[in-house]
Amino acid sequence: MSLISIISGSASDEQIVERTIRVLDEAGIDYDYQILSAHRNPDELDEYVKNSDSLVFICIAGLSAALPGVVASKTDKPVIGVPVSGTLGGIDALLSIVQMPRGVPVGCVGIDNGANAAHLAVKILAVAGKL
Ligand SMILES: Nc1c(C(=O)O)ncn1[C@@H]1O[C@H](COP(=O)(O)O)[C@@H](O)[C@H]1O
Repeated sequence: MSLISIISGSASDEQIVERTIRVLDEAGIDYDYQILSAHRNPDELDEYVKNSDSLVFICIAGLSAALPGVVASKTDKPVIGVPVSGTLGGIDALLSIVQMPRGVPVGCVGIDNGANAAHLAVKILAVAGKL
C-alpha cells in the first residue's frame, strides 16, 4: 500500500513531479504516481481515486487546475494542490486551486513547489501516526 498518491494533470508537469518525488524518496516513503486529468480522463480519475488506499493525495496541475478540487470532491482524505507555472506564471492554477467552495477544502502550496507538498504530506502522515 502506498501512503501517498501523486497525480499530475499531464506528463508535461514532470519537473514539478520530480521535485515532489525527490522529497518522498529522501524520506523513504512509498507513493503511487499517476498522470490523470480531470478534464481529459474523468472516468479513469474517478476510478483511481475511489479505489486508492493512499492516505494523502498530492495533485499537480497547471492552467485551469480543476484536478485537486475534483479529487477532493471524490475523497474524504486530505488533498494538497500544487499549482504549476505556465503562460500566466501559475497564478491561474493557484487561484483555481485555492478558490474551493466551503466544505471541499484543498490545501495549496506555492507555485511549482512540489517539494513543499511532499513535506506537508509527510507531516500529515506523521501526526496521524502512520510513519
Ligand atoms: N490542470 C490540468 C488538468 C485538470 O485540472 O484536470 N488536466 C491537465 N491540466 C494541466 O494542463 C497543463 C498542460 O497540459 P498539456 O501539456 O498536456 O497540454 C498541465 O500543466 C496540466 O497539469
